[in-house]
Amino acid sequence: MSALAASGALPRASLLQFHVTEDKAVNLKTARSKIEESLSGGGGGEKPKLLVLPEVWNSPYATSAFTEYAEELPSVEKGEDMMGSESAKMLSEAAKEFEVFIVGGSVPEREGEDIYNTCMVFNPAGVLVAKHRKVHLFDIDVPGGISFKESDTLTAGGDLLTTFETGDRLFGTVGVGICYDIRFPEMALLLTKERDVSMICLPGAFNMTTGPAHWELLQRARAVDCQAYVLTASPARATDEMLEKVKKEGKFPPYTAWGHSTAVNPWGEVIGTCNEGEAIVEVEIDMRKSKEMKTNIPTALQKRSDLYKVDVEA
Ligand SMILES: NC(=O)CC(=O)C(=O)O
Repeated sequence: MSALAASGALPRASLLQFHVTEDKAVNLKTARSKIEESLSGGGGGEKPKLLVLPEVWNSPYATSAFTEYAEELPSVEKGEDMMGSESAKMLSEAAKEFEVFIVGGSVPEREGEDIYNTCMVFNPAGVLVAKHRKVHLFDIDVPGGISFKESDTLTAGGDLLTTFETGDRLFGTVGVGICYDIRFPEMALLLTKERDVSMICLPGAFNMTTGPAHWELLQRARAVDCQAYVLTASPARATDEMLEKVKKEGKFPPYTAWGHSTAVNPWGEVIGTCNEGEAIVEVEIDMRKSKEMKTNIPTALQKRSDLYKVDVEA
């Protein structure tokens, strides 16, 4: 029995929100130091057992940057070969050193001619246990608000359901999505139906148009739909000074992230959140709450599959 289980304490998870710059080396350093900071404890309490990093943390969030910053990433099947990826290496080493699950945000991934927006998950032994390529690309045009077209340089992932196991003493089965994926309830419902997830982690980077309107709403909606915890981590919003610098250099179009990394419980309550600046949001997770919801409000059993279906191709 682990010390955690013996103490009866609930496992904790942390959302890491930090600034992303145009300098990959700086981003790697920042991510590593935030991982360390989130585990430094201080209060003598239990350390988090799972960390979530933001969407696209090693590169500017700009379609024109993705190709330049992309790395070849390891595959779950090939095991420990990190393919020379600095980002994978840093995440794997940190997961092993601190004995923590790391949902590694996302980074641009190169495979042949294709670039994906990819989340890697490492277990406490530093082993890559899941890899999710953003399935729904962020192609939107909101007049007077925001236009963005990930498909200009990205290819959509083809594997809908990504999950990894943490065990019943921690967070059970955890699902993974990336940002825009959260807008597709069918994907979240299938994570529940096919994999019975207790938690879904979604690195994301909403913006100043959709963030205030939809970010928290979607997280609470998916948490209630799936009767599971929903955890998101965003980059910190660039300061005016940082935005000025990006504009002046003119290399990539600036993107203003909404921030507000958030955790929602299966009842739909926000249990941890922050504003737009750098932050570490630490929350307690009680996966029995997911089971309770599924028992007390058994929507999964009550679906009228004779009238409609949420289905996935084998
Ligand atoms: N950045 C995204 O993928 C999604 C987003 O900002 C939105 O859906 O809004």
